[in-house]
Amino acid sequence: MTKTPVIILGSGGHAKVLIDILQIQNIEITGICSPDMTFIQNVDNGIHVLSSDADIFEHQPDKVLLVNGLGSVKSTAKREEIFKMFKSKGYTFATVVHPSAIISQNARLLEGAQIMAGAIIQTDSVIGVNSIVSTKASVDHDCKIGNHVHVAPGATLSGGITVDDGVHIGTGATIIQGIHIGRNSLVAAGAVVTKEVREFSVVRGIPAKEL
Ligand SMILES: CC(=O)SCCNC(=O)CCNC(=O)[C@H](O)C(C)(C)COP(=O)(O)OP(=O)(O)OC[C@H]1O[C@@H](n2cnc3c(N)ncnc32)[C@H](O)[C@@H]1OP(=O)(O)O
Repeated sequence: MTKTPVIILGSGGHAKVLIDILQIQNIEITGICSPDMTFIQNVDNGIHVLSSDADIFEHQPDKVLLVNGLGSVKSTAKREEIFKMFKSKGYTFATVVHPSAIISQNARLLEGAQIMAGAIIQTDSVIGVNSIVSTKASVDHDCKIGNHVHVAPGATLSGGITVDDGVHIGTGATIIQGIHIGRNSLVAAGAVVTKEVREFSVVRGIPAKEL
């Protein structure tokens, strides 16, 4: 984990969880960007609040790292948009890993990946840029998780799964081995996926069926 100071984008529940991880690891938080002032009550005391993107641009891209604090419950599009905007301005996103996560030495976490408490990433798996593997979720061996993906709390991915960009895998969903999940699709909470998921589709239920 980096010792470079970070700025957190967003101040809702996901940002709070990230603050917790960063503080455990004594990472300096330069500020939290909360354009919507109504969210400020969610922010821990003592963290400097930046109220607009302009405040972030006062910090040189080589002096800070950004942490994407936007969560997602369905679409990951907003997280992707904010990531791409700041990348276009030359900023780099920190990869954040809770100390209780188990990450194989042969797994790869790409820029801005966020691995929450109790998550497990098995050998030869890749977690793409700006993707979240949330609390107690597991990604077994040889999985390829694309960019801007959210694997929500407790989801279980068996071995050899390919998840394309922009997918949301809902809380507690289970995916059997070798499945391909097409880009920008949504797997509903609790679904059990036994067949390929088409891009831009929504699947739910046991076994999961497309809506
Ligand atoms: C740390 C965190 O909190 S991260 C957040 C993680 N959260 C998630 O992963 C949530 C993922 N989202 C879901 O599973 C949602 O329920 C969705 C996206 C599948 C559906 O949401 P919406 O479009 O708002 O649907 P809505 O709640 O109106 O329900 C529509 C119908 O689908 C059913 N339904 C909703 N969710 C599910 C589900 N997961 N599985 C099966 N059926 C479902 C509802 O019962 C309802 O059925 P009805 O029409 O017969 O009454």
